Amino acid sequence: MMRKPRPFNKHGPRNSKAPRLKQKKKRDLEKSEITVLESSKAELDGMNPEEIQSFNVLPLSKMTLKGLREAGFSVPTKVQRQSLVYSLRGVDVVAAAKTGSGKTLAFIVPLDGLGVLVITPTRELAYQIFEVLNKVGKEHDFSAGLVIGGKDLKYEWSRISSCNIMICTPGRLLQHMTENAEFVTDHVQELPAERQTLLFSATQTRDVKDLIRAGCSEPVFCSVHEHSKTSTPKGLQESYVLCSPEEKFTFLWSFIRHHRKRKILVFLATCKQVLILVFVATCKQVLILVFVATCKQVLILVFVATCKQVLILVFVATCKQVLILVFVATCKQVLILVFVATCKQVLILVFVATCKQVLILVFLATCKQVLILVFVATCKQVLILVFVATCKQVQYYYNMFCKLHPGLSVMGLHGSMHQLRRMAVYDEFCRKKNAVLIATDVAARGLDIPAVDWVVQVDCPEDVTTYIHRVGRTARYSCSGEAILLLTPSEEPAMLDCMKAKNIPIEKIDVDSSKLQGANVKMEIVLSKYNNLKEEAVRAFKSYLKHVALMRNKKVFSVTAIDCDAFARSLGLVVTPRVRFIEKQLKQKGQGNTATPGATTTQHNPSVSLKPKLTTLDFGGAGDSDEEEEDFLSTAKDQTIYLPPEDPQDPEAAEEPNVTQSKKKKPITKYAVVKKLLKKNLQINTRVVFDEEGEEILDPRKQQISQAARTEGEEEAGGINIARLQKIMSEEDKVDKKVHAYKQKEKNCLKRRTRELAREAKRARVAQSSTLESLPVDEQEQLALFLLRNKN
Ligand SMILES: Nc1ncnc2c1ncn2[C@@H]1O[C@H](COP(=O)(O)OP(=O)(O)OP(=O)(O)O)[C@@H](O)[C@H]1O
Repeated sequence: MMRKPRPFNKHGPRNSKAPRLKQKKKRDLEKSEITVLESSKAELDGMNPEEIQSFNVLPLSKMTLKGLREAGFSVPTKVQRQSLVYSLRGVDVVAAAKTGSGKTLAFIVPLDGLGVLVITPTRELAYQIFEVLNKVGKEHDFSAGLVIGGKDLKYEWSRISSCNIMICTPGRLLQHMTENAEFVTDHVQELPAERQTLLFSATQTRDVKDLIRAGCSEPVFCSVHEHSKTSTPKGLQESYVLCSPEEKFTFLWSFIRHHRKRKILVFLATCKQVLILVFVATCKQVLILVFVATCKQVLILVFVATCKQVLILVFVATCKQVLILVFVATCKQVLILVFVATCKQVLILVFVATCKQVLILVFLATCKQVLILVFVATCKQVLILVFVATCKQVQYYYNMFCKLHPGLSVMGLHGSMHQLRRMAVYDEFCRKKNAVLIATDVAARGLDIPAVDWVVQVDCPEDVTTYIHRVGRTARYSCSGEAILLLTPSEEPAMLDCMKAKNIPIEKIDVDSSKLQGANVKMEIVLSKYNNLKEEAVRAFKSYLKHVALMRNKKVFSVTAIDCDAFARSLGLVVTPRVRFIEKQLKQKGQGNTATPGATTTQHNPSVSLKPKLTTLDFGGAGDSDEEEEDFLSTAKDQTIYLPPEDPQDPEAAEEPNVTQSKKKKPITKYAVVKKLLKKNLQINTRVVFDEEGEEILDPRKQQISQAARTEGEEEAGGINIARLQKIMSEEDKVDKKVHAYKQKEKNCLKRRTRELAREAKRARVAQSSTLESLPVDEQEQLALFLLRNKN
């Protein structure tokens, strides 16, 4: 929550007249400014958006203009120009513009603070908008609130109603609307008749349903890049690689290893007449230059070389008198320079080299008299954003990479993380210059991390819209960037068709498989050491299969096209975890087939190994529960799993034994027994003890939870309240002490009773024996003492 604090002095709120007068003066000034702005809004009618070259020409308040200036925004972008001329007039606007084109500012600038509700799809995006609002609107007196899940709900309760601007995610807003009695919801549940709605997206449709949902009335459409040839930003280079699921981890590992920061400089110079050479070379792939120059008097060389991939320069120059060399080289991937120069008198060298990945320089110079060297070499660091399909994959990939040490700092971001951790990871990644962030689609929409160089989509996006948002995390505003998509052979044709239809310029690239570095052995070693990581691997495996099975577009996604065994191995698992929902599907399919006489009852796909195997392990406890699997199937009512049509002609299919019809008796598992009992609705008896008055005697051991803890459990968790937790802890402590005392008492009682019994038994034995001599000496002594004591 952002609230401007009320002015205080040491006696409480300030009450002197001076500040009030100052405030009145400020309000009067504001009123007069609003009147001027209202009248100048009419000028917007005849304004040509393309002619707006500065925010200053727009009817904006001095405070907004100051905020924009200080945040470094002076010239509005296309979407800002086109939408502001309408939104500042109070008209509803529906705008579509490519990712990174400045839509956030386009809807923040017109916010007047009377009562604004900003709804965004993800928490990170809400947080980012809140930050931009704080920056641009810092001169204003509005109060703004960030209302997102994962924060303390009760803390927000009383404060939320006093906010002028509320930036929220839909879930949290709904939670306040239903649970918060102090939240005045009239204007949210029933939107005021006089309102303005702005709808901004990178993938806007003119779908009437969308507009109705957003509550737009007669909106103005600003489709900024409607006539653009592509749907993705200009500076973005897009490519895809054909890669089966089992090769994905290896690809990602090799990709990250390849982008480690490597700068190798070997430099050696000693110091003792005219050739002028100006050399300009540009090359897209590989530029190899071997340069040998000898000169007696003056040798001047100006050398400019740019290359996209590999630039190798071997340079040998000898000169007797003056050797001047200006060298500028930029290369995206590998720059290797071997430089040998000898000169008797003056050697001046200005050397500037920038390289994104690997820069190797071996430099040897000898000069007898003057040697001046200006040397600047930078090897650009990279920020890589990796998208995978599920939270569990993020978790596993992140932890595994941390153990494998790829040479780059790795981070993970997904929706199941605690909100504070999510924000910390996001902030840290924004600050880093050389890192990898593995994320789910929570990072796909709206996030503005300006320096992202690569977007790697390890798992195919759900649809083209998601693809556009994901790749839009790079090449933002005026920057350039690259995006790579991994497509499995079964996903490739249909996905490419969808992309073509949406004007996505994507090129296929081949990967030299000999250069891929596998990490399987290392992974297996790590998994054998860390059991929890193995469980994570199983969860990642299952969650990916579930994800693929749940995808709507069955032309693109096919779970049966996945080689489960190979995929499990690629994650470092020695045995393939059992995936019950696929088996179930195959079983159902098999049973269905039996009804059709003559039909082939087997389901076989050569690349599929979904049948239960002897080597298959059931990680039920460690992985997702069966219930979860059933839930997932039942909730996905419209999302049935696609099984390829059977081919009765397939000879292999005919030979394959039908697993589902196998007569082998299933082993009875504990799970099956419990399931059976639950079906019968059997209840286990409970023992209740009553005292003489008929009151139930409660067993203190079963009352081990304090009242405070009980009510806490019943309350909805809305973040962590340290004070409340401390109170609960102290009460719990008291209960624990009581229970301990009770147990101790019982223990002592038992000991005493055992001793008494032993003594009685001894006495009985003495009575039976005729003489005391028949007893051992120590027992004789004890008995004598006992008799003496009783006698007294
Ligand atoms: N007028 C401007 N001048 C300079 N930079 C700007 C301007 N407007 C926006 N930017 C910068 O452009 C970048 C992208 O802006 P923004 O996040 O608003 O894009 P977007 O269109 O909302 O992207 P997405 O569709 O991904 O959400 C930001 O870093 C922002 O600071």
